[in-house]
Amino acid sequence: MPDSSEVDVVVIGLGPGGEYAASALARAGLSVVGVDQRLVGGECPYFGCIPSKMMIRAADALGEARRVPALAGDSDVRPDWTPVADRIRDEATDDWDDKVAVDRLEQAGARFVRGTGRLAGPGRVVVTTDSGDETFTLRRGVVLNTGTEPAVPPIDGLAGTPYWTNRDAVQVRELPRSLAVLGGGAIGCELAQAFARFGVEVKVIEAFDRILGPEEPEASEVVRASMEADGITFRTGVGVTAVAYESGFSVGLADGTSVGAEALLVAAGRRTNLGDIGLDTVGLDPSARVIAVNKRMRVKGVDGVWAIGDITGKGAFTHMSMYQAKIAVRDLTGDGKPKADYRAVAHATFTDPEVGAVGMTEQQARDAGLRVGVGLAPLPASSRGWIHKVGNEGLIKVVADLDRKVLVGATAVGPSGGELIGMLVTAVHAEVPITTLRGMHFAYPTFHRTIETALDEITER
Ligand SMILES: Cc1cc2nc3c(=O)[nH]c(=O)nc-3n(C[C@H](O)[C@H](O)[C@H](O)COP(=O)(O)OP(=O)(O)OC[C@H]3O[C@@H](n4cnc5c(N)ncnc54)[C@H](O)[C@@H]3O)c2cc1C
Ligand SMILES: NC(=O)c1ccc[n+]([C@@H]2O[C@H](COP(=O)([O-])OP(=O)(O)OC[C@H]3O[C@@H](n4cnc5c(N)ncnc54)[C@H](O)[C@@H]3O)[C@@H](O)[C@H]2O)c1
Repeated sequence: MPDSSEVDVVVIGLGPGGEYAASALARAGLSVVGVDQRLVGGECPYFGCIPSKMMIRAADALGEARRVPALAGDSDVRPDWTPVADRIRDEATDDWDDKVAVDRLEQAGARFVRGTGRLAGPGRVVVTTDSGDETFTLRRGVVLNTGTEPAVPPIDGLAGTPYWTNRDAVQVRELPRSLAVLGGGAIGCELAQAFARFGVEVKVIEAFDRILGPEEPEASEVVRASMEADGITFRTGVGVTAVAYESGFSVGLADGTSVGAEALLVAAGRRTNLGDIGLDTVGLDPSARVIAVNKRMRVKGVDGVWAIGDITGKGAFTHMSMYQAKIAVRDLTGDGKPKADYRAVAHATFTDPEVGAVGMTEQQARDAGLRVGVGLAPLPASSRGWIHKVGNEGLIKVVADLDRKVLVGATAVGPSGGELIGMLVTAVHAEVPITTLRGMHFAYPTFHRTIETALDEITER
């Protein structure tokens, strides 16, 4: 075997963006090596978005069935986790086997190496595999897409206990009677509600004073109320001091109380995989939590290195990883245009009600020094909300820059909130004047008609 192979590009880490980039670059005729130490496709298809949304789809069906008595007679709901566990195994993850993804990558013309990649100085990558190290010299460069691991806080007694992270939660076959969830962010809330709707007694512990901290406070409030209606209890604004495990978990809180449960899910944020990928060999800080990139996804301060996905700190979402991957591919094969634009980043949190959001929150707009206007409209007060009745919780909130007379952010909470946000993403992205938005037609009786009410309510604050 030669001392090193020369290739155009190595992609280290094949999350959603890395997988896309490796395939697209190979299809464009470049010689490409894609490297992953685990599964091709990364967190999203095997442990993240897809299995969690299959759980949520099933849980939502139960939630909706329980609403039948308020609208249409009787319903007798007897949850069974088996179809969910089977679906995740058979349809989503092939029992956590990535053969299909590896084949797809190779058919695109890339070479796949299962191993741990690291930078080894400018223009060089070393991959450690089961059969030894392989070195690549790069004609064009390297794309980093190493993503994240679940962050496990250094809580006294936690290490060594059989706690779950998201990676365990999506593989569960037998549900516990009770579950404590450490962290009321997107992962904690989505999974908490899914398990609760299957009959698990769920208790969420959140250090911040409200759940879904990055969302608008109004969104946190509506989602919390709905989750409480599912029987979930919350301890917010209180730190965790210790965890003990015997036949079950006991989570000690800073106010002297404790929470007991059969199982414990740690959903306390993510840690980026940057510490051991040789950043120092190209003059970058290996202790950095995120990697700084320019608008073409080139890593700042170094030639021939691109970075995409969660490690860039621009939003830990699959669609961000894919968006950035397309830019990196354009830069490696063309002129890199259009460049990255983060004014209208959108996301959806798949609780019931769903939270769709785009751009700035009210607080972020204020922090940016804008003259802020806010319009708020509750969904239940709309015709569609009133007709919908049970399960109609939600609201539309729009955040305006009153000087430029455009929206800079918006939140839609409600049935299909992640879909409702769509037209507001266009409004923020394209900077559509508020007068133009107010002059649109809004079909009656739809949920999106509440956007018109929110626009009419915009006042300075
Ligand atoms: C439970 C859960 C639910 C989620 N739901 C959603 C959702 O609904 N919508 C959404 O948009 N996002 C969601 N996310 C976030 C989403 O999964 C991530 O943003 C997405 O996977 C993009 O990550 P990434 O491209 O940065 O890489 P990742 O998906 O994290 O993949 C990184 C890959 O790099 C590999 N790797 C790391 N280091 C090395 C190395 N040195 N050498 C070789 N390989 C390496 C890893 O094995 C991994 O395969 C969810 C996440 C979780 C955990
Ligand atoms: N639908 C989606 O798009 C979706 C779904 C899930 C995850 N994600 C992505 O994954 C990322 C990670 O999600 P996450 O929920 O793990 O992280 P997060 O950072 O959003 O939430 C973690 C929460 O845990 C709390 N926390 C941290 N340490 C704690 C402690 N010791 N005790 C109690 N609470 C503690 C934090 O205050 C925070 O609210 C999200 O930011 C999001 O970008 C997206």
